[in-house]
Amino acid sequence: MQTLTPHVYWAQRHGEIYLRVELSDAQNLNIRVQENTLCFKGQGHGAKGENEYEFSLDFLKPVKAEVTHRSTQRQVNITVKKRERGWWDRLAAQERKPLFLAPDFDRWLDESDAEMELREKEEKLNKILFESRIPKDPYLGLKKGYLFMYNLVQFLGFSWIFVNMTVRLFILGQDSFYDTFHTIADVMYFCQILAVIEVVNPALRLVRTGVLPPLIQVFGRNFLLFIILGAQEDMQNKPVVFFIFYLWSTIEIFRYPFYMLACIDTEWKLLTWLRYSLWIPLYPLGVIAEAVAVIQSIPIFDETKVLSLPLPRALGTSLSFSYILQLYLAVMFLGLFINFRHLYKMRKRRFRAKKKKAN
Ligand SMILES: CCCCCCCCCCCCC/C=C/C(=O)SCCNC(=O)CCNC(=O)[C@H](O)C(C)(C)COP(=O)(O)OP(=O)(O)OC[C@H]1O[C@@H](n2cnc3c(N)ncnc32)[C@H](O)[C@@H]1OP(=O)(O)O
Repeated sequence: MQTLTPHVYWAQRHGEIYLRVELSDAQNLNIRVQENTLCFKGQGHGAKGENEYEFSLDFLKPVKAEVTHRSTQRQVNITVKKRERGWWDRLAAQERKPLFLAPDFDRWLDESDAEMELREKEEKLNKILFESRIPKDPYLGLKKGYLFMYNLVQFLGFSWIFVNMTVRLFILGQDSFYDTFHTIADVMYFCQILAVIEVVNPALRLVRTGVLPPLIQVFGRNFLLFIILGAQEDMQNKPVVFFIFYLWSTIEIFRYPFYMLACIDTEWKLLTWLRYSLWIPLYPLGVIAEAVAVIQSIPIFDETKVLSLPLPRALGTSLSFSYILQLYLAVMFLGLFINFRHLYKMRKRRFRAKKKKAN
């Protein structure tokens, strides 16, 4: 057997040198670093067939004495640690590159790419360390199960409302506007009473959002549903009820399934987009429809004196509830502004996070 030199490919990182020796089925390997020189000896199948192959390599800068190597069926991979971290201009001490040596383009990185790789590795490590320090919530499964069920019930309720109203609209046309309340109110009452949970959830830190936006939303809807429509029969057959219920249910048939998927750590892009975009036209339309209902109810409350506050005789007989409604009209638009700004922020946060992930 004659002794030959194998083909050797190299690449570097800030802390290591990688060598790939083209020798298949290598045996009797003897690889060591002595006085900053790597000495390789081994038998195997190389460029010149089955033979004994060897080479030695003087490194440009000091390396550590320990060498790790792993031989596969096709090659021998060697890793040598640099004594000091840094980027080398070349591998060998001699200026002329040894003939058997070439860059390993499969692992090759230039200095800035290697820095980036290093930074990514550090970030990953920091993330793992950070996450391992946060104590795992033992009730996470229970919380997610409860939220999933809540969202499922709301989704079913609002889907029933939406489908029922759509079918009636197709069959009865405009006539369906006048008895929306009588056909839908019971399910809407159920869903909206249940929706109080949405104020409780952030207060108990079961979901990552503030208490004020859901409070405005639940209070605003329930005030309209239970007081303006519920307490005044004359309001119940007005066409505006159709538009209010239809707008509410349109947003909810996308919002609740979005939350359901979030509970099982799943995301559908289209659904996310709909959840964070549909409110842009629907929220102002909903508040306008609600404002119309409030304005229509003012003369009715004046006339029927329902919910009017009795006053001491010196101040008059009673204070009509319509004054509260006029005040409420102004508060409504403040509520719209707060929630619109909140939803805009949530939308920006969501889509910014997605863009970051995509990069
Ligand atoms: C003090 C009282 C003052 C009263 C004043 C009254 C004035 C009233 C005026 C306003 C009247 C409004 C009446 C309503 C009209 C209409 O609805 S019109 C129809 C159109 N409507 C809409 O588009 C609004 C729909 N509603 C919402 O979007 C919400 O209810 C919201 C409260 C406005 C905002 O939701 P929020 O939860 O804060 O944001 P999200 O981004 O959706 O969620 C944040 C994170 O929390 C998680 N999460 C939230 N809820 C759940 C849940 N049920 N289940 C599981 N997870 C949930 C969500 O996944 C997010 O988590 P991350 O993804 O990890 O961020």
